[in-house]
Order: sequence, then structure tokens, then C-alpha cells
Amino acid sequence: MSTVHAPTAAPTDRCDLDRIEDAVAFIRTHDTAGVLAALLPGLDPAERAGLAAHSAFTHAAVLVFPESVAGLREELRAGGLDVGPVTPSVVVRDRLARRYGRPADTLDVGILRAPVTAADGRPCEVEIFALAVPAGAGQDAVVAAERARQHEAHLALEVTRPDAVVLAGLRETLLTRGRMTADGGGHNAHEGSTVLYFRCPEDTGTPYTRLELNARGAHPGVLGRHLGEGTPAQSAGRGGHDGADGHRGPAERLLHLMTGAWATQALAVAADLRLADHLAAEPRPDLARLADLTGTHRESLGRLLRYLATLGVVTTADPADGYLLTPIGELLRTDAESSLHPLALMYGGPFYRSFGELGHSVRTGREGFDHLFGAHHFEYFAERPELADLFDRSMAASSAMFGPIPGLVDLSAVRTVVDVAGGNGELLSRILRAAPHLEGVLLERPHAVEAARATMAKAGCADRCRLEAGDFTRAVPAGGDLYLLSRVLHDWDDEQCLAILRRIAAAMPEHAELLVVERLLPQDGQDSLAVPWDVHMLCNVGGRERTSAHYADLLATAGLRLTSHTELPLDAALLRVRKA
Ligand SMILES: C[S@@+](CC[C@H](N)C(=O)[O-])C[C@H]1O[C@@H](n2cnc3c(N)ncnc32)[C@H](O)[C@@H]1O
Repeated sequence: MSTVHAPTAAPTDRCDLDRIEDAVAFIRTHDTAGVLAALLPGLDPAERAGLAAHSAFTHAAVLVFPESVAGLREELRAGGLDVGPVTPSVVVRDRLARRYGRPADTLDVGILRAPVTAADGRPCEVEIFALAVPAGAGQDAVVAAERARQHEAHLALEVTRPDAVVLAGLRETLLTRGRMTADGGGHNAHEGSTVLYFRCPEDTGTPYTRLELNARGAHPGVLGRHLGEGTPAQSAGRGGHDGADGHRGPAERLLHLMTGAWATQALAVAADLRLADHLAAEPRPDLARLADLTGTHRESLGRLLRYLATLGVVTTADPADGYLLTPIGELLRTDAESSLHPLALMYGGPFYRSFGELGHSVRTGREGFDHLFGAHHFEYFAERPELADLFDRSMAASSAMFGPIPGLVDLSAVRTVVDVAGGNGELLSRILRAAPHLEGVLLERPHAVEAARATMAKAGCADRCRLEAGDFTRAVPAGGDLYLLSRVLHDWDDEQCLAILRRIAAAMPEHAELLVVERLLPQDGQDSLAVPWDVHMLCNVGGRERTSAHYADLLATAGLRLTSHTELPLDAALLRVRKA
């Protein structure tokens, strides 16, 4: 296929056809070694050659959204791609259903496969997952989020002579040297094969976010270890990194869990010393140089760096050659986009001290923060400008979760957006920037309004945004077309949430929509950042994380209706709400 041409009045969106075309071009220009170089830029040539000797590139996969899967097949065939018959996809359909809280039977996902020759002349395939989106199907949010995040785009390797030792070695190299994360897998008894899924590091520079490693036969030992590896959140939570924990016994794992607070403090000290900034400013500074730059005790700093290396924050082949930041460590730079530097100081500072009062919270149901500091954290921070500023910057640190929101909502008919407790204005400014016809109103407590003013000015939206100092339990600005309530409800118990939601419902005109951003507790015991953050809310704030069903109940009691929810980055979700 030279180009995928959409026929006139093509039902399939051009961007989807481009994505397929890109996948075909990727296959044609890559052999196995090329795929490994693209996905694993951190590997040295010998490691890459070792992997390439035992595996072969088999396919590139993308997810697209035609009006009909059969129609897409015809378009692709007309464009010269030799597409085989459509087969239904259960795995991707169920993943989409779980991700977006939709019934699986409302999602029609088919698989199309077409042969494409790889750069080395070997036969490969492009694998096209197609979710049929007929006009008016109400799948806009799913389509927008998947196009933005490309969860299903992946590359696949086949282990050429699979045995348990080879498979274990490949897996180990991908996890430890390739900085990939275990992301599930399974044994298909019907096909007699084992598949291990990996999530790629974020800096690969390809649109492919996952790698699939297929091996003929059953490999229960390797598969069991891979499944036990868990998600990145679990790995971070237990203080280990990469694949190392998969090989630890129960006592070692428990010791790592028990000493998680040491990792919190090591990160906070690294942040306080601005180690990441120093490591980024010079090529591979060595220990003596870093000790000079940070004014620290050289030998002790070396010991801290060794610990940070085991946490996956810095790396060094030999300390004498100097230290480098890993992609995780890069996020501690103060100038990184969505830098987590302020959060490292917050979780290692005031919230570290108050988390020591968790026992009090569990025994009494009351906040550990108030028990230690004598005031609710909002009051305590409000009276201490330095802490209030750190809190605002901490909230901004996880604002990556807001990225897809302007693309998920049709803003064309909206005129006024009201952000209730909008914090430093990060979310509202992103929405105002995305649609220059919009006017914004941001309600905040008096001490927080100045931070929002600075954000609006920086975003060039100051003249389109009114800042109101006020209290959402007393009044919420009326007459908006779109209301935002981001990371507010989790700060409060159900009774207080109802008071806030009733104020908002009273202020909303009939046509208005409310967007709620929160982390959702999983209903099925799965891992999510919402789970540890729920305990943080209990101890430090007096609020809680909730399931979508819990939010739906609260909203209904306040005269509102949850219409859908969509995944956002960092395990957050966008809940879309209308008046009941
Ligand atoms: C967790 S922050 C979320 C900020 C912002 N919406 C975001 O997602 O970044 C909660 C915000 O609620 C504000 N807040 C707390 N009580 C309030 C009240 N009674 N009226 C208005 N805002 C309040 C706080 O000042 C804080 O900025």
C-alpha cells in the first residue's frame, strides 16, 4: 500500500487512516533491531543485539474508530492493503468497557489484519483494532480519550526459540534495562501460546505505548512472576523498582513495604537539595561536584545517591563516572513540565509528619493532621503563606491529569465556565486557552485567589477570567454553561459534599453541564492510586476517595445525574454531570 486513500464521503476519519498508514510505514522501515532501538533507547548495542537474537518483530497494532468495521475493511482494500476477514476482539472490547464504564455489549470491536513486509524483508502484519462508531453512537468521549492516549497502540515480538530460560531472560532485560513495566499477560490454551504485556517508558518517542512478547507453549513460572509484578503504582508503593521485586521473598518484600517512609524522605531530601536540577545542569557530575553544589557531606551524599539509584531515580554505571537522572528522576527537576518537585516536599514535609498520626485516624475516624497541628489543613496552610504556596504548586504538579479535558468536551456552545474552588487556575486556564471565545469565573478562598491570578496572566487569559473570593458552602456563581469541580469532593465527607453539590445544582441553569475530576476507587479490588490516596484523605484532610457508584448516589441526592465517566492520566477520571 502506498497511501491509504479515503474514498469520497469516507466514513473513516482521516486521522485514523493516517494512523494506520503510519503503522504500515513503521513496519516497512523497521526490523527487529530497529523496533528495539525505538522502544528501548536506553539499551546498549550488545543488549539490543542479545534481545534481537532471540525475538522477531511480528506486528504493529493501532485502534481506530470507523463508522463500520466492514466499511473500513473495504476502504483499506481499495487503498491497496490486503486486509483479511474481520474477527471480533473480546480483549480490547472488555478493556475499553472497563476503562470507560460502558457495557461491553455496546462496544463493537473488530480486528483486521494485513500483511506488511518489514525492513529486513521478513513478513509482518499490521493489526487494526476497529471500534465501530456509527453516527450518534455517543462514543465521542471514548474516541477522544483513546486518540489522545493511544492505550492500545503496541508493537509485538515473537520469541524465536522459546524456552523458560530464554523467556525469563528477555523479560528481565525488558524490565530492568529497558525500564519497561509489567502490564499483565496470559496463557492461551487454545492457541498454545503465552503472552507477556509490557508498558513502555514514556520517553520512547514512538506512538506505541505497549510491547507484547509472545512465546509458543505454556510458561507458567515466568507468567506467574510477570503477573505478580503488578502495576507501576504498586511497584512505586512498595519502594522497589523495575522487575527486581518479582524475585524477592515475602520477608524481603515486607521489609521494603515497612521502610517505604525511608523512600519518601530520600526523595524529599533530594528535592530539598535540588539534586535533579544539579544533575540536569551538567553532564554526569560526580560525587565531589554534587557535594560541592549541594553543600553536603560527600560520603553521606554518596550513600543517599546509592539508595536513590535502587529506587530508580538516578543511575550510574560507576560512581567515579558520575550520575545521571532516570526518567523518574527527571520529574524532580523544578523546571520539568508537571514537575513533581513540590509534591516530594509536601509528602516528605507536613503530610509526612501528619501521616504519623494515621493510627489516631483509624481509631477515631478523625484527621491526623488536625490532631498534630491543631487545625484543619486548609486553615493551617491559609495562615502560612509558604505552605499555601507549596500546596498550590503541589496541586499543579499533578495537573497532567487535565491534559485531555479540553478535547473531551464540546465547548462550541459554551460561553461561561465557572470553576468552583479552582485552586491556582490550572484547569480553567487550559480550557480558556483551548477556546478563545470562552469567559471564565473562578471561585476560591481569598488567600488562594492570587495564585489563580498569576496563572491566568501567564496563560494570557486574565482579561477573560473573573476571580471571586468566596465560600462554596454559601454561594456559587450562577448562570454558567459549564461548571468545573476538580479534586474538591474528595476533601469532604458525604454531608459536606452534598452541601457543595446542592449549591452548584442551584446555580446551574437547566442546560449547564458539570465536570467533576476525581480519582475513582476501583469496584473490583484492582490497583489504583485512589486506594492509597483514600488513606491519605482520611488522615490528612478528613475526606475520602469514592467509587463511581458512590458519586452517582451523592449526585442524585443533590438533584444531579452522572451521565458518564472517562479515564484521565494519573488514575483520575472525568465525571460528566447534568441536572436530574
Ligand atoms: C484540592 S484543591 C483543588 C484545586 C483545584 N480545583 C485543582 O484541581 O487543582 C481544593 C481547593 O478547594 C478550596 N476550598 C476549600 N474550601 C473552600 C471553600 N469553602 N470555598 C471555596 N474554595 C474552597 C481550597 O482553597 C483548594 O484550593
